[in-house]
Amino acid sequence: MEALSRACPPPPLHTFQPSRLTGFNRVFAAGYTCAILALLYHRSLKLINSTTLPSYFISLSMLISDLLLAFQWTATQSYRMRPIYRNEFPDNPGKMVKESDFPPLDVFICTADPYKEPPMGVANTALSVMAYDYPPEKISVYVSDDGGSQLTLFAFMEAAKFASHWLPFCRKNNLVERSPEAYFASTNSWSSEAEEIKTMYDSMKFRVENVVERGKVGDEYITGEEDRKAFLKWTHGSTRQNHPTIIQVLLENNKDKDITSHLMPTLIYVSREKSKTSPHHFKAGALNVLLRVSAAMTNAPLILTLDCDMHSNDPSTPLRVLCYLLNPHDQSKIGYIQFPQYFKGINKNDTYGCEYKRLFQINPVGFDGLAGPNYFGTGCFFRRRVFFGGPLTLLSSEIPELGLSHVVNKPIQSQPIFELLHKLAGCNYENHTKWGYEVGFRYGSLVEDYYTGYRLQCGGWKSIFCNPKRAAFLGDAPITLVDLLNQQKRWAIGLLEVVFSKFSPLTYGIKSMGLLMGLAYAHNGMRAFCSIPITIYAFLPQLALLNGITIFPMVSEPWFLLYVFLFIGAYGQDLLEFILFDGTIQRWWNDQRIWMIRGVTCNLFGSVEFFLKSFGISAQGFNVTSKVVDDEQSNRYEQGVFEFGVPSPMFVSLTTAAIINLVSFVWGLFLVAFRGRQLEGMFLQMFIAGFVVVNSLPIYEAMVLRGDKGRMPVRIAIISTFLACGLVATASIALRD
Ligand SMILES: O=c1ccn([C@@H]2O[C@H](COP(=O)(O)OP(=O)(O)O[C@H]3O[C@H](CO)[C@@H](O)[C@H](O)[C@H]3O)[C@@H](O)[C@H]2O)c(=O)[nH]1
Ligand SMILES: [Mn+2]
Repeated sequence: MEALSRACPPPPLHTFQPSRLTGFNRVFAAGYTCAILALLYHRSLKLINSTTLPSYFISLSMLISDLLLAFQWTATQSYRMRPIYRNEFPDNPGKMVKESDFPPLDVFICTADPYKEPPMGVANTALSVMAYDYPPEKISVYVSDDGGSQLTLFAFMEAAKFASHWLPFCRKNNLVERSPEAYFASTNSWSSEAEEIKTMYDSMKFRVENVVERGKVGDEYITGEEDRKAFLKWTHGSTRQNHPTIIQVLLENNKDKDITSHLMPTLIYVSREKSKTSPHHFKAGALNVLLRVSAAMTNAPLILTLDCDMHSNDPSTPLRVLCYLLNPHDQSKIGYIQFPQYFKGINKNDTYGCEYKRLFQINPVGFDGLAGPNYFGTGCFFRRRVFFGGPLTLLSSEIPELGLSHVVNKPIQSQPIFELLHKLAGCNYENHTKWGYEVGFRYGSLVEDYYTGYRLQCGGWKSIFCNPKRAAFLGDAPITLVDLLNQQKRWAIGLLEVVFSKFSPLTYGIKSMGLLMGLAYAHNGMRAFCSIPITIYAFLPQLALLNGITIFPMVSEPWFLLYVFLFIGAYGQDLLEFILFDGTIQRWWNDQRIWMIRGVTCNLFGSVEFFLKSFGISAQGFNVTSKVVDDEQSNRYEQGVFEFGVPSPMFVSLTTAAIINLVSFVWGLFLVAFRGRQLEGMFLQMFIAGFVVVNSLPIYEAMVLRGDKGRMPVRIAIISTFLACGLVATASIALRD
């Protein structure tokens, strides 16, 4: 036996190689650290030597800013210490294990609002995973509808019927695009068979969109008696926040067959019970209901979580996962496999930096060489086991049906299962249990994904970042500025909730996972704090310039070179990484601009809201990002034009900063040209103001040159102008010696 295995080693499943930049990164980090220390020394000297109150205030603000930036920079280094790239061999699991022995897979898809998340899109996501190159009878798709909407259920009834044609069609033609919408958009030369399927798809889409538009499912659309009964579960008093559990089995894998008599995946619609008096914990709550409901119905050892807009873009994805988790019951510590979030429909230069290249592509590669990436909320395959304690400590489940070894042997449509499911999806089930705290997806943060992944890793689980050439999933990114800022504000609040909890990455994180992992999580969690230095840098040097106060060294001083090195070093390394990850210079430019924009908008507002919330003054919920846009907006987006349009308070601080920078830059030029002032001492302040002005060109344009609906609302422009005047006046009093 031994001789045999020596003669024929098992085929490789995966490999990895360290990044070639590692050595450079480490040397550069050492050099840059010295420069930062020198800067802090210089700033402290200034502070100690300041003689007047205004100069003391300025020096202190600059020191605080630079300390925060230095912290963020230091924390980022953890990603650069050991980045690795992985490679999988998806053909090999099938050579080692029979298909019939592949582990079953439960897929969880969350949706929350039929108007912001069109049901047709959700159905496409489900169809794309049902059509995976994986034994269909091993796949079960659970759709969680937090919108509790008949419209979504209707879309899924239609999708279930369409699936019986779509799945064999994909298989027969070996399609790569298995979301029907993506497939029909990607080609226009069809066989007659494809033509037929397209007609079927279009008519389904018409019915679903028509129903959504009318806001109700008309009688003429309800075909079977079963379906009619399902809609009767919506009683008169049902609202989104208050309704009973509705669970509808739309396809059942050992019963339903497609038109070629193949088995089909299971498809189940779940709308958990909601009541105004019990907290529902947003998406984490929804996922925990799916964890329990699926345990009672199929209990697959592998789980894939998907947002409603993230369709599969590669049918071989589960096979890649098997390269790491061929036997999900084994003792390894690998808890989850995270795929990057890639987005469809981002414009050429990614105006709003929605690609999040650093967050979803660059940093995870760095995490991966340590203990693995954090969880991104979607495109992640988990071992069910991770939700029930650390690798060495299995927590017992409160009822046997939720146990990992529980084998489902009753038909899933039977009465006892039905009763159990209603109990498991009920809004009081979690009272006095460990759900959300030690079991399942974790509660307590608006970014349940970051927090859950973090707690799992603190508990000892490792993870893998899997980034194949062809994106495994494609999702929607926000394509208007205000949508992006609102999304990021939610993230900022959610991250701060973790940073200021007793599980803070800086304390608990470092203790449980070591310095580098703790810092990596802290970097991610504390990025809203960049709003402090960014806001200070956006106003203070400019107001000082207007008052003739210099706060940086002169060009001829040696300290000047230090500032130049720090700026070019950080920006240069950032640009290099961005380009190495297939970025373009224009995209990088937009990305650095949005970093500054976020600093004076969502991260600033998010931090303030977080502190208000901590004092119990206000509380924000999970505001779902819209996945629909009107044609005009999307036209402007395609052309790379900034979309303001709505009077968001976040635009006020942004516009005020843009105005102040312009005024101070022009004032500086004026001083040099007409008052004979030396540029030497003002150079760095002029540079910063000029840099912001160049970045703000779209804002000025939106204020004065544009007439379309996406321009800066006049009200915002006026308020900002007044504010800017107020600031200049205050500064001229406060900064006077
Ligand atoms: O009460 C809720 C709120 C949201 N969702 C779902 O959560 C998903 C993400 O919501 P979205 O509005 O798209 O948020 P994004 O900010 O775009 O999502 C990112 O950030 C979220 C955390 O803030 C993570 O949950 C997501 O996975 C991650 O992609 C969607 O499928 C929603 O349907 C629910 O199921 N219930
Ligand atoms: Mn989203």
